[in-house]
Amino acid sequence: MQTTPYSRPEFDPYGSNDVPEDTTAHWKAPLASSPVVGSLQIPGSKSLTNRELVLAALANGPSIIHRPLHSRDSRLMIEALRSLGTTIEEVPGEGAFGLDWKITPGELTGSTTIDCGLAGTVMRFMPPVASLALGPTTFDGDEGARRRPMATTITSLKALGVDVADEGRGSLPFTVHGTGSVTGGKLTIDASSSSQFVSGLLLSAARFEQGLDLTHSGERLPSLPHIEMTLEVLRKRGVQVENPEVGHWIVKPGPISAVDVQIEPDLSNAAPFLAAAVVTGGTVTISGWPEHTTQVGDDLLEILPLFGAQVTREGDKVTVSGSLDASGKPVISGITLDLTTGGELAPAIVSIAALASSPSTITGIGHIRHHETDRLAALATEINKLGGKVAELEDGLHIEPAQLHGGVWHSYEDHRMATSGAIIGLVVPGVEVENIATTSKTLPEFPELWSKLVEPKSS
Ligand SMILES: O=C(O)C1=C[C@@H](OP(=O)(O)O)[C@@H](O)[C@H](O)C1
Ligand SMILES: C=C(OP(=O)(O)O)C(=O)O
Repeated sequence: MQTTPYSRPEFDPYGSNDVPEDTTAHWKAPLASSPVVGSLQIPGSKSLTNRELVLAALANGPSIIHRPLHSRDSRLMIEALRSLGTTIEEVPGEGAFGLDWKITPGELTGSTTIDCGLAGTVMRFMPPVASLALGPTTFDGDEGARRRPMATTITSLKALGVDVADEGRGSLPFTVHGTGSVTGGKLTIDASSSSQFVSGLLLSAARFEQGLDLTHSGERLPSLPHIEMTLEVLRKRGVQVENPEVGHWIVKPGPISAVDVQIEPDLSNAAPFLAAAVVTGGTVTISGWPEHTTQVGDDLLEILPLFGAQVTREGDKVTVSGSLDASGKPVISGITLDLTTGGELAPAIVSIAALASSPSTITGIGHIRHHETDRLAALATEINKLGGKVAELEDGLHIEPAQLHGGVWHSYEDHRMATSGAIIGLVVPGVEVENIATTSKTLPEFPELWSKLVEPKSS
């Protein structure tokens, strides 16, 4: 097989939020002059790509990741693993969205610094890997990353006997003093503020001398499907994992097999495109939708009908059609939804709800205050600035119908805030999204894919 070294392009569209001036200028959200009708493919899943990168680096031989996500978050994960001693090369691929990757595990050396950017998967998955390295690894990230909770990762590693220097902050920056091995064993943690604390430990646990017997003890456990995803990718690589009851996981020590994997499309990133059908009364088809998946984006197929949309499936094609009234106007009903399992979907769901003709209440998402930004505050602020009526609840949002008007929509360095502004801008004239380039976190192609779908004739 031909391989080319993994190289940085001259201008790295995935590398940073510090993008050139013209790409951070406000982006005039395309207004749909008629119902949006189209079909598209979505690039690879962030959550699967970054899990598979970690596991491939910890595996017992080289392997290939087919159709990975090429974005800022996956680039940060690649750089993190490379700096610890993993070789990652680009190889020709069949995906519509770029090259595949060949990962060759190497001895994990520390004495490095890892830039987590704003990627939860990098900041929560990599410290346990760094604990297995021989030498210190310092973790830091964007300003916004320093506000994201890290205390559970830090205290977990300390409880497992790893020396972590965080000066009592419980957040980035901190240094993991790896000694080349982790004993492992029994551990109880509070993962109420992110499922990623659990996934991060489970991903490395087979390499701990005694494996890991992990229990969650806390008021809630969000994003369970993401933990299911972690269990599934571990099992596919021959790791023995048990989940005897909710909130209890056991990973046996042993090798992580080197297997070639293919990444599914990112179903959470499908949300804004499917929302385009719902809010304009159009029809959008996404191909490549997996038959079986642990991705919580699959729940969109049950959630969108609550707004009045129709969902059909034919083979790997999923089609969502919005409803129109007799005069051809989109009809959107408000919804009541507990979104504990799928907080990642909240920004798109709330944007649809803001355009509905009856009230909505979305709960179970208090923890999304700790995502890229405080998403409850950001969504309420931005929708209300456009004339909306959104009230923050302790663990969610209540949205009353309102006539929205145009204005600047702030993104808060949050990819899903940016795409939420685009959804509203489809039917509200004059919405301008600040920093659309922040979509590069998980979907650098967003503006292009969106224009192709919404303005097919002009693009
Ligand atoms: O493990 C993962 O890949 C993720 C888990 C979830 O995090 P939280 O549990 O913090 O919501 C999700 O929201 C995030 O986008 C990705
Ligand atoms: C919460 C998210 O990201 P992260 O992986 O950085 O936590 C997200 O993508 O919605």
